[in-house]
Amino acid sequence: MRVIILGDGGHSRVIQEMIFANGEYEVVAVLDDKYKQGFQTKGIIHAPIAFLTRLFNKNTKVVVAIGDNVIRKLIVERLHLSQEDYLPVIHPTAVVSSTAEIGNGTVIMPNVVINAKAVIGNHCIINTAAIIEHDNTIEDYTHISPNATLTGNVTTGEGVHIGSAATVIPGIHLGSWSVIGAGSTVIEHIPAFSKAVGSPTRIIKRIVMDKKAFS
Ligand SMILES: CC(=O)SCCNC(=O)CCNC(=O)[C@H](O)C(C)(C)COP(=O)(O)OP(=O)(O)OC[C@H]1O[C@@H](n2cnc3c(N)ncnc32)[C@H](O)[C@@H]1OP(=O)(O)O
Repeated sequence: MRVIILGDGGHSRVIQEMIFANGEYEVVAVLDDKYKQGFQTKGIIHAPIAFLTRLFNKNTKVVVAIGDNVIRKLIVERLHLSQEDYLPVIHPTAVVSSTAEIGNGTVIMPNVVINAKAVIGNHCIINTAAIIEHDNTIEDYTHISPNATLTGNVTTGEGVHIGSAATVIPGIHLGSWSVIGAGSTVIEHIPAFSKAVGSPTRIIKRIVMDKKAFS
């Protein structure tokens, strides 16, 4: 199966290495609008994202390998592909419960643990060594940063970003597009569009999103 990766920054390079190591898929193109025209390096096409329409066929899967949750969502919405066209990428060192569900286009980095009945949406990033405990529900476009711990029964809305090494105690809900600072401890529900930091967290800002898609 062919894979086309969208985005060619640091996050994308991690995903490219995961796919190469797996060996099951062939990366045929890495598309990024920083490229103004198409060229080939070691047999892989590098080109602007508009090249996707020429390169995509029924034997192709796509991964949007862009770390920014908002940009990842905007690109997915712009492409109008079926969700089945997006590849979930799971590193072999990740421990994923057989009763967990992983959405399309979601990436599960090395040493992640995802426990029983956790449900991870589409286009999420579960970054290196994060822990997603039992019965979590993580909505689309959420990013759980390296070493963060979500204890049992945590839920997130869409597009949440949890900073590195943050801890969320059981049963907490993090509202859509909220941001939790690195190293924070979340012991109360966080409203949507809020930025919260510290241990325990305090809300420091309301996040204003000017795009209709996020209202
Ligand atoms: C593989 C990878 O790299 S994945 C990427 C992982 N990324 C991360 O983990 C980054 C997480 N980001 C953070 O923690 C950032 O500090 C953010 C997003 C919270 C900063 O948000 P900003 O709106 O820019 O906050 P700003 O820097 O203006 O700070 C505002 C206040 O919050 C405090 N603050 C900011 N971050 C934190 C934090 N993590 N913990 C505690 N306090 C914090 C600041 O000290 C400041 O306090 P003050 O008003 O008393 O001076």
